[in-house]
Amino acid sequence: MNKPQPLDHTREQITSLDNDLLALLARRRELSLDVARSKEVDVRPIRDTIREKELLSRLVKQGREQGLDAHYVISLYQSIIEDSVLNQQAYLHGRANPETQQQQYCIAYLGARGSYSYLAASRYCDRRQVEMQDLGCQSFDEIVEAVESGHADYGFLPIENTSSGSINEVYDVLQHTSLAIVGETTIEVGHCLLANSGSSINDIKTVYAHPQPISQCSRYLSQHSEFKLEYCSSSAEAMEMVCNANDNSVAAIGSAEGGALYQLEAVETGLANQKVNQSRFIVVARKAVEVPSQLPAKCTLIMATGQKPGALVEALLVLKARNLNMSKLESRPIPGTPWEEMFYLDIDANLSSEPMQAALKELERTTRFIKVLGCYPCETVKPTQLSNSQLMIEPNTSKSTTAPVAIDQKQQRFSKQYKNELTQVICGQLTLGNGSLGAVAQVQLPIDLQQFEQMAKELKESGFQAVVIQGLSQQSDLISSIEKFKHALSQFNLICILAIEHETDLSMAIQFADVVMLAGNLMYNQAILNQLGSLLVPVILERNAMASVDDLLNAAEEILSQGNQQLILCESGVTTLNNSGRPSLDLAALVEIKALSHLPVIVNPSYAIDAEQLPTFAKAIKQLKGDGVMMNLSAIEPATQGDSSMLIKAVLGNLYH
Ligand SMILES: C=C(O[C@@H]1C=C(C(=O)O)C=C[C@H]1O)C(=O)O
Repeated sequence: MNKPQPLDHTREQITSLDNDLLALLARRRELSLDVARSKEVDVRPIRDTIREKELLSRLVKQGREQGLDAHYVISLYQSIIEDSVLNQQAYLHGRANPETQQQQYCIAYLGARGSYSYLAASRYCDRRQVEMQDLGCQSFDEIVEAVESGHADYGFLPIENTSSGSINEVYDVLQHTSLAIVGETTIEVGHCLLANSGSSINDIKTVYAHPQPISQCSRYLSQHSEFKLEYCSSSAEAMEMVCNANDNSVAAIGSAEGGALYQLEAVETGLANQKVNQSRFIVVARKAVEVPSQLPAKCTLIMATGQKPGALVEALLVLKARNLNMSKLESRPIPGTPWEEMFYLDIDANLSSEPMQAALKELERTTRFIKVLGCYPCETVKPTQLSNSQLMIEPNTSKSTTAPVAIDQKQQRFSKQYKNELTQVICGQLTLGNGSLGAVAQVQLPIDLQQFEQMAKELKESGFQAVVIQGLSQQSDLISSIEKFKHALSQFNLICILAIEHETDLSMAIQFADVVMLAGNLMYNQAILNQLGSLLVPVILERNAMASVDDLLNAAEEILSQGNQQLILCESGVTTLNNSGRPSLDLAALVEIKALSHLPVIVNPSYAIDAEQLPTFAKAIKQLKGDGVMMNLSAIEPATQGDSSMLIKAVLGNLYH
């Protein structure tokens, strides 16, 4: 083998190449701003996905000729294009709002230099080539107050995180402020354990952190029960504590970038439960902004509907009628009015567009309160993908290629066009659909008979009509146990539903259940769908956490086409960017399915929603025309410390009344 050239020499060459690459990237950025200038004159949309596809497929081809694989080239260019699109957006937005074109922005944010809010704010200013004057605050109220009083130009408020979900306090602050939302920005939140230089992970005894990072890193922290947790008002405060401690046994959770400002080093990285851990911030200012029509825009509004059944669904149908997409729906209690809530909606539309104006007028007539919090450029750049043929990748022929059932509404048995009246599934005391609501409890095996009997009694008294038994593979001596459980349920007139979570559960469920439930993880299993389609007992089909509404309806079609018309759909939450470990409850899907299909839909909020929020959601489910709820008792037990009866009463009370 030839002796390679000295390491230093090779590294020098790499360094020089990297310099060239950076200079080229900067040059590309400048050209992209030239493109934005011509788009401003021609009034063309910023995003041109056809151009992006052409560019990507050409680069993939050229890259391949030079030994670079397609995925590498695509992921590099997706980042480059994202940067280019966001820069163009920032440029045009600035041009449309000349009063925002300043040399310097004073920004109020949570914590101090180094906090995630600080990093988000600096990113925002960098993109606009504006100098940042930072005003660290102790609370969200203080941020809002700083902007309202004119001490700051903009306030940065974290609104949601992919691991820990929505930040309720921020929604509550928005209910009362006169400020407008003028922008959004999303940053990668890479949690690290930051310690003084010279510390190692084995030295750490005390960890300082803000409650949000603690909840986003719960899995890592549970593996380190030896750490004593100290709560701080911001990540920056946590870092400052460590920096001032002059002690090797203390650490803070924060970003490596932020830690560097305090001379802290990352002794451990990648602490977050979710691989992709991002936080979205909203930017608030005293004066609302205009979004040029070439930019993708988002409107955030808050509204309170009347207390009558179906009020929320009526409001959402106003959006549907105008083809307006709602990308987020949140509800928060209205202080002083128990069990009434304010809804927060993000709508993918420009406030000045005709459909949005018309929808607002109509909503003003039908709601008790409605206010636009702001219209701002949407900063999520969905990466352009290439199809297999564009990638020139041979399709994997060994994979089953069952084509999805084409959605031709009239031919689809699930659709309202196919069957005019709403389906009602009746099984003993349980009636679901066409105006009848039901409540189903989930019980997890293994469990002993006595405990099960006691639980069955309580469930009946609380108002449930059916029980799903889950974890069949967990119970020893299954056949005799199931017979006894079923007998116990029948004593209290409760319907026995058996959940199929593994293929091996199928025969047991078919043999013993009054109703069979197919867990979402098996929703794509054609063979099982076929078998359930030939049963004479009702079937509950749970949506897979990664499935679209079309996928769920296709699976439903598979069952119906085999003959079984006693089908109930179940929404238990989906995996989204906005959430982690926990799924997000997709109430928009409930509205969509109810609009498309005659089948009953029940909703299981227990995995996605905090226990104390369940009564509110029961009300929302009813308002959105859901046909019932399913509740996982073991998911709510810890939060209610064993006394879940009050909570169950509130949930079922809101469902039935
Ligand atoms: C630069 C342009 O604007 C956007 C950014 C692109 C890029 O960075 O290559 C490509 C297409 C557009 O979505 C353009 O239209 O050419």
